[in-house]
Amino acid sequence: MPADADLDAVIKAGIRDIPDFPSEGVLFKDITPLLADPVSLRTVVAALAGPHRAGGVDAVVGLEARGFILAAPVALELDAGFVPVRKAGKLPAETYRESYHLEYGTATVEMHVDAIAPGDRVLIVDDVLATGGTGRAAVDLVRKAGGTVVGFSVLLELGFLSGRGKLTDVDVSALTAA
Ligand SMILES: O=P(O)(O)OC[C@H]1O[C@H](OP(=O)(O)OP(=O)(O)O)[C@H](O)[C@@H]1O
Ligand SMILES: Nc1ncnc2[nH]cnc12
Repeated sequence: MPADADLDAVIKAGIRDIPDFPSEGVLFKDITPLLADPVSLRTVVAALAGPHRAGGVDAVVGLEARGFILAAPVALELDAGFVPVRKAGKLPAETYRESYHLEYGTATVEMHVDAIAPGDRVLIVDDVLATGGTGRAAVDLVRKAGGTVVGFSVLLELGFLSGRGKLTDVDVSALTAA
C-alpha cells in the first residue's frame, strides 16, 4: 500500500476535470482514467477496504452506477457480500425507497428489503461524495432494513459541496479531496 501522499498522487493523476458536464456550471470529476489503469484500480480498492479488514463487515453496499465499480471488489477484499442500491425502477423485488437532490438534479434510489439482515454490519462505498444526498439516502435505506452502517467510504470528496454535513451520524472517509 503506498503512503498517503503517494496514494493521493495516484488518485489525482487518474481523475480528469470535464467542465460543464452534465450541465453548465458543473465541473465533472471523471474517474475513468483511474479505472482504466490496473495498478491504480487495485491500489484504490485496497485503500478503501483496508480500514475495515478486521471490522467484521457482512455486506458492502454500492451506489449505482459508478459506486458499483468500486464496491464489488471491496466486498471481495473483505469477504463480504455485495448489495446494490439502484436508481428507481431497476430492482425487481420489493424495495425500500429514498429521494434526494444531487449537484445536477434529483434522484430516487432503492434497495431490496431483504438485501440486508437486521444487525448486519454494512460498509457503503461510492466514487464521489458531493452534496451528500446519495450517501444520506443510502444510509437511510440500510437503517430501514435494520443494518448497522459501519462507514461510508468514497474515492473523492468534493469538500466545497459540504456533503459531510448531511452525514454527521456516519463514519465518513475519503481517499482524497478536491
Ligand atoms: O453527494 P451527491 O451530491 O449525492 O453526489 C454523489 C453521487 O453523484 C454521482 O452519481 P450519479 O447520480 O451522477 O450517478 P452515476 O454513478 O450513475 O453516474 C456519484 O457517483 C455519487 O453517487
Ligand atoms: N462534480 C461531480 N463530478 C463527478 N461526480 C459527481 N457527483 C456529483 N457531483 C459530481
